[in-house]
This record gives sequence, C-alpha cells and structure tokens, in this order.
Amino acid sequence: MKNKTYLFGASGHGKVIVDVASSIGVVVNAFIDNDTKKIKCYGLPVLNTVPENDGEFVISIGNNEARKKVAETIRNKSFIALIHSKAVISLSVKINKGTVVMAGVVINAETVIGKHCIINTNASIDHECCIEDFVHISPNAALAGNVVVREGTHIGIGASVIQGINIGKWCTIGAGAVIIKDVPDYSVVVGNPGRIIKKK
Ligand SMILES: CC(=O)SCCNC(=O)CCNC(=O)[C@H](O)C(C)(C)COP(=O)(O)OP(=O)(O)OC[C@H]1O[C@@H](n2cnc3c(N)ncnc32)[C@H](O)[C@@H]1OP(=O)(O)O
Repeated sequence: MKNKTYLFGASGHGKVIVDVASSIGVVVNAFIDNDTKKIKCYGLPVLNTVPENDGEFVISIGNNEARKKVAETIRNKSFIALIHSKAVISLSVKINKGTVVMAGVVINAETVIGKHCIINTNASIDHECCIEDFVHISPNAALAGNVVVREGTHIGIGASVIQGINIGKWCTIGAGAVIIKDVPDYSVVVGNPGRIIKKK
C-alpha cells in the first residue's frame, strides 16, 4: 500500500506545498495542526494529532524556528523533499529531506540544500552554494555562486547576494537587500548595500 503524505501546519504556505506535491503526482492526505479550531484547509482534513501509522511528512510552517521545533518533536517520522515539476535543478544538486522547492526555482551545479529548507517561488541559487538546515530563501531572492547560508537564516523576498559571501546562522536578510559583505550570526540586515540594523 502506498504511504500516506501529511503536511504539518495548516497554513497558506501549506497550501502552496499541496500544489507543489500535486505538480509531481503526490497526493497529500491531510494537514496536521495543533490548532483544534482548524478542521479543513484547502479542501483537506486537518488532524490534531500526528498519525501513529507510517506516513511521509513535510513540515509546512514558514517560520524557521517553529519549523525546527516541530522537526525535533516528530524526529522519528519519515520526511520527504517535495520539488515542483517546474523547478530547474542541476542533476549535481543535493536536496535533503523535508525541504520544499517551489515553482520557477533554478538551482545550479553542485549546490547542496539542507534539511527542512524552503526554496520559495522563483528563487535563484547559483553554482556551489551551501544552504544549511531550516533556511528559507524567499521568492525572487538571488544567490550568486559559492554563497554559504548557515542554519535557520531567512533570506527576504527579492534579496540579492553576490558571489562567495558567507551568511551566518539565524540571520534575517530584509526584503530587497543587497549583500556584498559576509554577515555574522544572528544579524538582521537591510538595504543596498546591506547594513546590520540589529541582532536577534
Ligand atoms: C511567500 C511569502 O510570503 S515568503 C515571506 C517573504 N517575507 C520577507 O521577505 C520579509 C522580510 N522582512 C523584512 O524585510 C523586515 O522588514 C525585516 C525583518 C528586515 C525588519 O523587520 P522589523 O524587525 O520588524 O523592523 P522594522 O519594520 O521595525 O524596521 C526597522 C528599520 O528598518 C527599515 N527596514 C525594514 N525592512 C527593510 C527593508 N527590507 N529594506 C530597507 N529598510 C528596511 C525600516 O524602515 C526601519 O527603519 P527606521 O528605523 O529608519 O524607521
């Protein structure tokens, strides 16, 4: 019997993941959510407990810290990556479990994407980048070659990062920022050129 597929997090982001799954013929059976008021989402049932039986899971929570907490809570489950049929990904790219790749994404040669990442609509990640676990690359963000993004960092919508840059862990890069220098851990950076406005 075919394994069931569950999305943890009945959210707008979850709806987009349902569409990603559908583009590659994967049927999502249900959402799971701690909010007992949620009964249906995007036409699918919302369960309030994690099914005991076997199944394949994706955590459909946009917030990186929250996604990591859930991943630690249900770490014994089997996670799958979901990649939209209209993403263009080099055969030399490695994408780890729990990660979702939306429509229009391009990922070039020898890039490695960690676990439970979100590579959002139309993001462009060039050659030999290293994207660690729980990172979110927002829609229309562009990373040039050899960029490293450490755990839990959020690259905002439309941000650009020049080649060879290292961005630390649990940073937020603001919408539209242009990153031309390395960014230390826990920084919030905005503007062109990017400047640190605070630490988390
Ligand atoms: C499918 C999806 O929805 S994916 C989601 C995509 N979402 C994003 O990319 C959101 C990215 N988030 C941002 O850009 C946010 O503005 C953040 C995280 C950078 C800052 O948010 P906050 O911490 O709430 O900061 P706040 O709004 O108080 O702004 C602080 C200062 O930075 C400025 N600022 C905030 N964001 C930006 C930005 N993106 N570019 C330039 N300046 C900015 C503000 O104008 C303000 O300046 P001031 O002090 O001179 O008034």
